[in-house]
Amino acid sequence: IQCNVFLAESTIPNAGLGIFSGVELNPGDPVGNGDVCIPIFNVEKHHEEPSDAINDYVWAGEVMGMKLEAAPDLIEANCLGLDSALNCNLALINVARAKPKYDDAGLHRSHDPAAGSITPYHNGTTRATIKVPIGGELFKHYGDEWFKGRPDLFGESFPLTEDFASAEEIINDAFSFGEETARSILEEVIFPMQRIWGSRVMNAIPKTIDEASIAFREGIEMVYQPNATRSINWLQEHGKCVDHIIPKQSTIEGAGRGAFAKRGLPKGTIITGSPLHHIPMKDNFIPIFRTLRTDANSDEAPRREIAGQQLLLNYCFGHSESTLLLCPYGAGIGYINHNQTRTNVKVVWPDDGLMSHDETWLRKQPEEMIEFSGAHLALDYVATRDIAAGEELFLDYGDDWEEAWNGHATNWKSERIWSSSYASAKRWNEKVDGIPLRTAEETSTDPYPANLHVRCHSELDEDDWGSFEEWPASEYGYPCEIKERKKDTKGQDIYSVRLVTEKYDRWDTEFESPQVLDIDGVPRSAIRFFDAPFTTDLHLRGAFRLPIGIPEAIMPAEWKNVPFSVYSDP
Ligand SMILES: C[S@@+](CC[C@H](N)C(=O)[O-])C[C@H]1O[C@@H](n2cnc3c(N)ncnc32)[C@H](O)[C@@H]1O
Repeated sequence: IQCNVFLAESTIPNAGLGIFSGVELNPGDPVGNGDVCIPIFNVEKHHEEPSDAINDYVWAGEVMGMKLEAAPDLIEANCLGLDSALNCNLALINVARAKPKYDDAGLHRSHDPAAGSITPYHNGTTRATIKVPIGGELFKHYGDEWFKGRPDLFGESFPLTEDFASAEEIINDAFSFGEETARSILEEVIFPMQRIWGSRVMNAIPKTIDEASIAFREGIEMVYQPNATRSINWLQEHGKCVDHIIPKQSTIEGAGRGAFAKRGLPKGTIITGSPLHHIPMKDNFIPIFRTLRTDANSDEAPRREIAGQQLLLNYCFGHSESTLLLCPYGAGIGYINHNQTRTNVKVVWPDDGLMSHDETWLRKQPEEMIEFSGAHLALDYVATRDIAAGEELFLDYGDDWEEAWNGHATNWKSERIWSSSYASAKRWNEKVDGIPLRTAEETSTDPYPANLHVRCHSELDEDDWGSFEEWPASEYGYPCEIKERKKDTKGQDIYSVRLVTEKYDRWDTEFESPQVLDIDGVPRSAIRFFDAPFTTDLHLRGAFRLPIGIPEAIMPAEWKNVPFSVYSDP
């Protein structure tokens, strides 16, 4: 079969598994078929915990479009598809972050019991940024901090992003004097310097004339490409195809999206393999807290209440007699729904030696796992019968899940009487597209729904009011109030707004304190509705939360550390 994506041993020594392209890629080409991202709330709290296996695998929520879900609280984005399986080789970054799209999959809180139980952040697609040959390992940028934070592995002389850029500049400068001169500069000056002075930049410079010439002609990345490329034969023999799943709207009414077979999968096919992040004590991770307002004059520390459970729970495996949660990551995995009568996939512990699966962990108590980060366990997803191309894939999440879901769907009530008129910002923006906006004065008697707020886009310094762009600085705009509506010379509505600046991400130092700006002539396209923080379906108090059941047949006795059902209290 033609497989576009493989999971196999990384070309970076001791880096575990990596992702390889089975086809040649050009800049902009997609890799895989898009995956879900899960917002993680109460980020600060998690980092207080002794270990957080997921911490190294998350993006800042604001760069994945989640900033306003719970602003000003910090959010992280756990993109548990292909994105999480990519390694980072700073010399050869060839794919970009897989930013998800926002879509509620047609679920509405007034009539869908699953509202708020699936992630609206989906179809995050990894894309090539440079040419990648067949068999090339794919690398995303983790940021230099990731390397600096591990001095024992990556010392003072480990080259970082800028060092490869500087190295390329040095090579280009040398070659700007002609090939002959470049050769003498390299052989007489740079290579000897490299041997005595192991700085970050020196270590980023190629070590031979041939390599330097490749860096000059094709870019410094290409020096590192051969060592980061495996043959297709090798990948077919030693790797796993992880390109069998296409996500689409589920055939189960109201279940959101589902996973579909990209091609015919004979019984016994390993559809995908997935490393597992472990959360040994789920109650340390899963509750979402809200700080209660306290009397401003009181010395008491602010109290917290549990406001909900992390959505991640629904995408992880758990067991009613264990505090352990296992959260899988890999292409398409997050999309597989439950169906007991149409089950065609089962999970098993891998035994082909490929996955980083440590059998001894099946005999560890959850308490013993606390001190470890990284993924030490893995699952294989196996076809239990012949599956035709285009069929939806289903797991059996277990009897507990089936019972809990049926109970939820029967007893579930729409959250509030008014929820039938609820519209998310996405729906509302579609609805009011092209309709003149009300001014603040008009909304005092004819208000917009309370779950929405208006934001105006601006680059501020560039005077570019055209549209919202997909980057934190301009993707979210700034809160604004519409003061006046006028017509421009072409008869189009334009607005006078009062905009209040705010920090646009957690590292922003420009807008520590808000600035108020009055701006005229703002076009309609620069004004948009956003969901007010804590109002989307993900925050519904009654939203369904339950992990996928670890099948009894593979559940180790050692993991059963609670004598009673931890899920008995919905
Ligand atoms: C791992 S996710 C599966 C992908 C999910 N459907 C999505 O759109 O992202 C598990 C969640 O999907 C929904 N789900 C899965 N199977 C379902 C079913 N048979 N009926 C209703 N909802 C289901 C539930 O919200 C469940 O907690």
